[in-house]
Amino acid sequence: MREIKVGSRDSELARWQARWVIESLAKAWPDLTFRLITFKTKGDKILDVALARIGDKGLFTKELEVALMDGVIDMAVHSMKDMPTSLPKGLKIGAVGRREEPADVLISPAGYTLNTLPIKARVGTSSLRRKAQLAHFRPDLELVDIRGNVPTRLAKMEREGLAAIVLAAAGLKRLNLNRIHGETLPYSICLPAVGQGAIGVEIRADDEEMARIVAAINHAPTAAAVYAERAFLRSLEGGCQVPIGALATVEGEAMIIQGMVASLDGRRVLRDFVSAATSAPEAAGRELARKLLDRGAGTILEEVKLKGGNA
Ligand SMILES: NCc1[nH]cc(CCC(=O)O)c1CC(=O)O
Repeated sequence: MREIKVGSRDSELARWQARWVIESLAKAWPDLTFRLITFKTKGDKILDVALARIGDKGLFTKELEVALMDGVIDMAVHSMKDMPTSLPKGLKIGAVGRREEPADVLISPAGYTLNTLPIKARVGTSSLRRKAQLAHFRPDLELVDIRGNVPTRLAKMEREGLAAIVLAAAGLKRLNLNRIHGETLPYSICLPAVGQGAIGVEIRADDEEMARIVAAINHAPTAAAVYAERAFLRSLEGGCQVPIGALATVEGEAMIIQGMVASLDGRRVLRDFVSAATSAPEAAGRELARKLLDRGAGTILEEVKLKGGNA
């Protein structure tokens, strides 16, 4: 029997996500067999440099995409938030799984919340989006870079005596770490990254068989939300390392997308929203980008580019 090869990064979280895809597909297609193949991506190898400084598109996806194009694997499982907004020619997103909670969580060993963190407390995050939104709310905080996968960051927090770090709720839940005390940051303070909490399956654009197979795990409302968010980010074109956040929520035919563009220091935070039909997600994302650009988002993003996004 033919074996379908599923590619994934080899972090614990990535493997969990790939296993979830494989188990879900195996349930839907009991006659098929799947094999997991893991890859180390550039983003996994360069661990001592802040992501914003590497500034490379597809840092966590490229090796998988090459394997997909070469036929070494038949599908690649990604965190949608790590996927560049434009895919290489010949590849496409075949399915987006049901979204896990998209929020960010402030983890603090001493049980602090964003409100109760001591003045000038050191908080770890390498994400420009998280830094800007935290600094907007708490300009006194000392925001320090922290890289590595989720368990590594938790260990670094303890070792380096950080008062807190910020992580995606989805990652903690999937790694079964949600017993760790944390404060879910409200969307009014911290909008998540585009695609956060959603798992995507990338396939070859001409592979109709895989398209049919992976369709079994596609969650249409999540896919619409993620497509809207990605269109928003694509229109603003920053790539993944810019202080941009977005969250679309879908209820039947109705969609709301909120978006945010911030300066690196968090002094300026522009937010807006668009309500639209679920059937036209990309138009909604583009319209939201247009609204923010009309209010000066372009100037903010130009500044981010000039500063090399290394704050
Ligand atoms: N940047 C790494 C990354 N990519 C996806 C997740 C979490 C899972 C998800 O958003 O689907 C994480 C960890 C984090 O940001 O805390």
